[in-house]
Amino acid sequence: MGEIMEKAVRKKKDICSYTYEELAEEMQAAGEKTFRAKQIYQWLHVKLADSFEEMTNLSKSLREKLDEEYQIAPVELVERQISKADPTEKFLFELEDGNMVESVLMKYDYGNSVCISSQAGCRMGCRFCASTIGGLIRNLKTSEMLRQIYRIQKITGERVSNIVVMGTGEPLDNYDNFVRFIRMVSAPEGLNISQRNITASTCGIVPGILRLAEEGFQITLALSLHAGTQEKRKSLMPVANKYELSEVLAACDTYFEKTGRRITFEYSLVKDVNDTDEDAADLIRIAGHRNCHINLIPVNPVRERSYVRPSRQNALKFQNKLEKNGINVTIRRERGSDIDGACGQLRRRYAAAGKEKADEILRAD
Ligand SMILES: C[S@@+](CC[C@H](N)C(=O)[O-])C[C@H]1O[C@@H](n2cnc3c(N)ncnc32)[C@H](O)[C@@H]1O
Ligand code: SF4
Repeated sequence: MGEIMEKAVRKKKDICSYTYEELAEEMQAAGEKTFRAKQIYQWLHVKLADSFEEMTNLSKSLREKLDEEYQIAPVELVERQISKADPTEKFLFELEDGNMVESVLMKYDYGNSVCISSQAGCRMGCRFCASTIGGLIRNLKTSEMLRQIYRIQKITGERVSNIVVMGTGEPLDNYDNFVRFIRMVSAPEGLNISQRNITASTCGIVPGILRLAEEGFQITLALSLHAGTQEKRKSLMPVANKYELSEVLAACDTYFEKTGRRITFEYSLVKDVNDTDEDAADLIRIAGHRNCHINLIPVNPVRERSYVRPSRQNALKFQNKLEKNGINVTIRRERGSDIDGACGQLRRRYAAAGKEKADEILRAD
């Protein structure tokens, strides 16, 4: 094979997924001075460079060498929707292979929070979730998780202080890349986001929760509970066929014991499915004696599914029942209702219709 062909075929290394120590080793192996690794890491993870060209304190020849060897994972903006209802923005990004992922920026009094995706698609099959309709396409690389935040900071000029891993995908089904992401985004030489300001949500993969409990993190774990009995949970979430509710709750208890971090239970309220008095009683049995917080999320309608949210009045009634039993509970405030749709919907539209058609649909909306 000729040299030109070889270059074209050779896959470039994913430089944004390297920790600072790994990058330092790479640079040392390439015969570069140690401080170069520091400079490059800063460009990538603090100054949020999108190209080596921008790294103006490196020599032109080093920049060219880096460009030949490495790639800064492409996370290209395809669509930005700005809510008129509240300070929320939704972003659709295209990855190197044409896959699309969604991220959301929510501005609060206490700071800016970004919700990121951890996979392209999801294989968990929860009945009310748009993210799983096309199945799992692939895991996101650590760089692709990080760069959703970096791109949003750069596009909006806003500093991000909080992260929720609650977009498309199951983070514990992409364990290694997810854990690396947590380490890197909270590292002092990177964005340095406090782990206490990071929440990761899981559908309840027991071995993943137990492993995460041993990582020494201070992140909040949110469990997508959605039902107070094993039977009902199974009807909403196929993952419950694999892990019994009692096992999942025991794993959450272990997470709390090891980390001291109170668990959040997420409960998507679906009219006539899990919002009855009996459902509230089941939930009280689980949460009444635990140090936890319950987040009630009136279900977002998904085009392909027929689930309906309860009326505001019924949601409040459900909340009151829990509160009367001393449970710490909130109804999640809806953000970006005019742009949002259910999580994964925007990406679905593009996947189903192709870019041009999706543009039409969005305009028509
Ligand atoms: C999209 S998931 C991603 C994180 C993880 N895979 C999980 O299930 O927890 C984040 C949260 O959104 C919830 N969710 C998914 N589809 C929803 C919908 N249509 N309406 C309300 N919440 C939904 C999930 O149940 C979960 O609690
Ligand atoms: S709710 Fe979470 S685990 Fe379930 S299908 Fe959606 S993204 Fe996957």
